[in-house]
Amino acid sequence: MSAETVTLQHVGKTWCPVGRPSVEALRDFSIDIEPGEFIVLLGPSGCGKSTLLYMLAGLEDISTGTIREGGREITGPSPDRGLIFQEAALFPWLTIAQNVSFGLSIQGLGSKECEQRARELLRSVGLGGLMDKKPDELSGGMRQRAACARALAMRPKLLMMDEPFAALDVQTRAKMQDFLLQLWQDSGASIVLVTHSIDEAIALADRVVVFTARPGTVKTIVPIDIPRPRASRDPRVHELRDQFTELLADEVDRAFAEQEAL
Ligand SMILES: Nc1ncnc2c1ncn2[C@@H]1O[C@H](COP(=O)(O)OP(=O)(O)OP(=O)(O)O)[C@@H](O)[C@H]1O
Repeated sequence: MSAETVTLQHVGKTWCPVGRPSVEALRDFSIDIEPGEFIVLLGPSGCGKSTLLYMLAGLEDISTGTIREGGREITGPSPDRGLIFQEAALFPWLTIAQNVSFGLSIQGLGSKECEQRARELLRSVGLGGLMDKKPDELSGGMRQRAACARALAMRPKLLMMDEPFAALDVQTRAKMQDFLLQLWQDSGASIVLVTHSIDEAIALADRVVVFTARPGTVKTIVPIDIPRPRASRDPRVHELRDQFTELLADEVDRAFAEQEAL
């Protein structure tokens, strides 16, 4: 299944929690995500990055604007769109093979086919020898790989990842980034990944979308056309690091000032 263009036009979101003041999280957010593109969302805390992912996933209504995938409006969740969180959301009482095959069985695949596809995927993420372990028997990095396998089992056209490696140590994080790039290249899916790490954004992205402070909108979009793997000592990487640090500094100050005023 090949990825399709996802078009966000003038998207806005205001949260209206019962009994509490409403919060405008996003305003007038527009971007085209091209098929097979790797987009990274970078911005200060609270600027609406996770909110945007939930709406792309079809898990939350948008307040204004439209989101379309291949021309069709997104109005709810779909197996074409997978979401991975910071902590791998696996069922603790199932083995990782059962976790991966669970989603497939809901889609109506026979149990033999589910099991076979789950095992193939787990082998492809380097967990071939651990299929019958429960999630709490695995390390954080292994759990995240299992979560990737579970999301990929559905063959999504768009994979969304909300700070997927934030809880991992630096070395495991670097390995997971390499692993993700390989999976992305093999799958042909588009990826939208949220991170607070400038280095992670530079290592992974085709384009980095820098958000303003809340209400979040596109401050700027920076294409990165350095071939991967991108060495941290590459002068172009240094330049980008300085550019992103500068772009974010004002927005982080604004976000802090606003939070203090609350
Ligand atoms: N379910 C909700 N109900 C009410 N307000 C919400 C809800 N979810 C998020 N918000 C508010 O929307 C704003 C944006 O939140 P969001 O989590 O999308 O930001 P973020 O950029 O992902 O933040 P962080 O980088 O800290 O994870 C925040 O002010 C937050 O308090």
